Amino acid sequence: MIDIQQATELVLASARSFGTEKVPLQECLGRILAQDMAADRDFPPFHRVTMDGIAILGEAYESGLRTFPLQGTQAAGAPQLSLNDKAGALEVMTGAMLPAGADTVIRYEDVKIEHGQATIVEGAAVKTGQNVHLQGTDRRQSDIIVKAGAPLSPAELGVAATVGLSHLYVQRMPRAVIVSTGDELVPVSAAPAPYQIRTSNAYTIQAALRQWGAAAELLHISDELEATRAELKRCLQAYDFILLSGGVSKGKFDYVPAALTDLGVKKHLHKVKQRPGKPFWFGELPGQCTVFALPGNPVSSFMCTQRYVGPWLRKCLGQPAFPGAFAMLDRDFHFRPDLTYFLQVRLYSDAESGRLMASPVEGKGSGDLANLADADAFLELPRGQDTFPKGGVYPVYRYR
Ligand SMILES: Nc1nc2c(c(=O)[nH]1)N[C@H]1C(S)=C(S)[C@@H](COP(=O)(O)OP(=O)(O)OC[C@H]3O[C@@H](n4cnc5c(N)ncnc54)[C@H](O)[C@@H]3O)O[C@H]1N2
Ligand code: MOO
Ligand SMILES: [Mg+2]
Repeated sequence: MIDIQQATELVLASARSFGTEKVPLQECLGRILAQDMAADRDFPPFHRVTMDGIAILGEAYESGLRTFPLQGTQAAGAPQLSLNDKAGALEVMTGAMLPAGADTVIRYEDVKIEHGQATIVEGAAVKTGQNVHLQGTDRRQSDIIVKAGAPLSPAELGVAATVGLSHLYVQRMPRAVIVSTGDELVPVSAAPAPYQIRTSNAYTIQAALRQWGAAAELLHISDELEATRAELKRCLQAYDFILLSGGVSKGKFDYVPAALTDLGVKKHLHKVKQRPGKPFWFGELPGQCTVFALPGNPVSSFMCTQRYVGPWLRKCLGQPAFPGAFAMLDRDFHFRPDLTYFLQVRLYSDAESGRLMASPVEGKGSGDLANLADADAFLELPRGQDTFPKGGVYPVYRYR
């Protein structure tokens, strides 16, 4: 049996790019940019007035002038006016072009306007150049503002809009199918017989993928070798990756590894020194399809999704597989077996230190899916020790 470091290496080694696609701006949130975004003009594109008021020539004020005849109004969205009289002023609005011949803006609060003249009020401080956002001072035309590889947040989408990009090239998401297995499972809308349960893993895993921006279809396969083989054969052709849940352990009807092997899927690993999720199986049909066969217990399949599928997907998209999130245990914890333990925790930030703290919410084992709703994350406690003292800092995988 291999440890989680070896398992991680094997999983990440099969990460590959799925190309790029052009997507409307409004659908790009959370996607990974696959092009550079350059400034099509200077930022700002003209000397921009930043206060409603009057525009003058600073020199006139410096020479002692305090009253300026008003010669017109420069609105935002109107072509540039000129201040022809060096001793005059134009009214100007925030967002307007600074009139040619003016260099200084005085806010309405600092002037009194009467009979077509603006007089600067006693005590108002005026500095030449004030209240003007000079052309090109933020960025210059053709500067790269956002580089390829950036995850798209609201900030980058605003930049795309301002440089006129209505569509963006982003990394294509791999096509995924989530396959649940097991004759005990019935659809969500069904009333289960006493010996049945409703399928839940498919929805948990689908939602986790959605949090990472990937859509997935759902499929159910019964516990029969022939059916498992036939359905998986089709999936291997139709999807970039398959997430199976269940059927990977030692049961008489756990057909998943055998069916995958029959179909030529190369096994990279089966069983990892971890709890939960020990029977995790991973392989690929090289260059064609990656297969995560996750243990059926709900906490196991969800934990493996967080710890292996998420990092693999991020690496496929050119992102760091592990974003480097850590949390601090807020009490002593003990775990004896020589396995990496993924402890369910509730997270909070300590108001004094600002640290992210983790409070254990253990639950009743890997079948206890209700406990997932009480926790926020898994804390990765390493093998090779059985006491984890309060104050220890460990990697954390959070799903909320
Ligand atoms: N003899 C042994 N038995 C088991 C071992 C072992 O090492 N030796 N490992 C145990 C561990 S650990 C796990 S985890 C499970 C993994 O089992 P499988 O991957 O074969 O999954 P199933 O047998 O199909 O189901 C296990 C459990 O999970 C429930 N399940 C499955 N799919 C879903 C779903 N879509 N939604 C909700 N619940 C699901 C299923 O009903 C079972 O209760 O094996 C142990 N056994
Ligand atoms: O992987 Mo199993 O999760 O320990 O029940
Ligand atoms: Mg089983």
